[in-house]
Amino acid sequence: MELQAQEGRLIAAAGLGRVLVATAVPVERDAVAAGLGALHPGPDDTVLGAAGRAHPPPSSRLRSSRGRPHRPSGTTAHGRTEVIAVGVGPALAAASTASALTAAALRGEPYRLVVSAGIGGGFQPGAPVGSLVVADGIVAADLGAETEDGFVPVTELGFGTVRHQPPADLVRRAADAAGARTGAVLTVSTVTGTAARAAALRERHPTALAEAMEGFGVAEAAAAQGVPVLEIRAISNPVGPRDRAAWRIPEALAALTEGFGKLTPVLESWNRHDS
Ligand SMILES: O=C(O)c1cccc(C(=O)CC[C@H]2O[C@@H](n3cnc4c(=O)[nH]cnc43)[C@H](O)[C@@H]2O)c1
Repeated sequence: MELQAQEGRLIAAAGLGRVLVATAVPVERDAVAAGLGALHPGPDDTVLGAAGRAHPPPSSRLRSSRGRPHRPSGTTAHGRTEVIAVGVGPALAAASTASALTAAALRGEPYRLVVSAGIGGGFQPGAPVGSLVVADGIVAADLGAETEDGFVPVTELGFGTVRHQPPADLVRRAADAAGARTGAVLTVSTVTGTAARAAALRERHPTALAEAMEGFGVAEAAAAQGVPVLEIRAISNPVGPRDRAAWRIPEALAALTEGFGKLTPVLESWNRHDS
């Protein structure tokens, strides 16, 4: 086992390790996998567990009955990239991503990059429906306290962090490859449903282009294991007054597929020591 782990560390150090893409739900996972499949057709395009699970098994089941660490159900593998659905919301996304990273490290096949991906709301006019956004900052936008004077982030209360920074060179290369815009992507536990909240978020985060519900959780799990993180969102709806009928989910999923077809060579060839 130690030899396997050592080999894994050497592979990761050489920039040859694997990439983990974490989506919230199976339809997003499948949209990403379709983009990867176009790139890596053939026998590598494997479903490694029972498809359709919204999240990996709990960490108590990181090992299979034969004692070997296993991949989460529903993981799909294409070349050196694997895609899993980690569940909706930052807490489940963090827990599921942490389990997947730990299981991979125990197998001696650590991931060297984690990507949070899926659909998201776009702040207008910067991120129109159907466009792609690559996060240059992954920000926990509602982690803090409401006070008489407004929202106070948890960092100002003396705790934790509210922002993760993807590697700048990777952000630029990924955005160039996919034709994406770059800006902050906010992670929220409550989908914005009013113009007032959209305006408040914009005021607190002037560079924000998108909001979604998992990026910060995925980033916390990656940071805990020293793995770089990226977030990519395909815009399905404007951030603002709630109008579920106006969500263009199929268009956003198609943009996700097309985007991953173009940017995966960048993800797979990027080496953190290049920057
Ligand atoms: O319609 C609803 O009330 C509703 C409430 C919670 C979640 C949903 C989803 O369909 C979320 C799926 C997934 O999509 C991301 N997403 C998409 N648009 C937004 C948005 O405007 N704000 C935040 N998240 C968004 C999110 O990452 C979810 O995982 C529907």
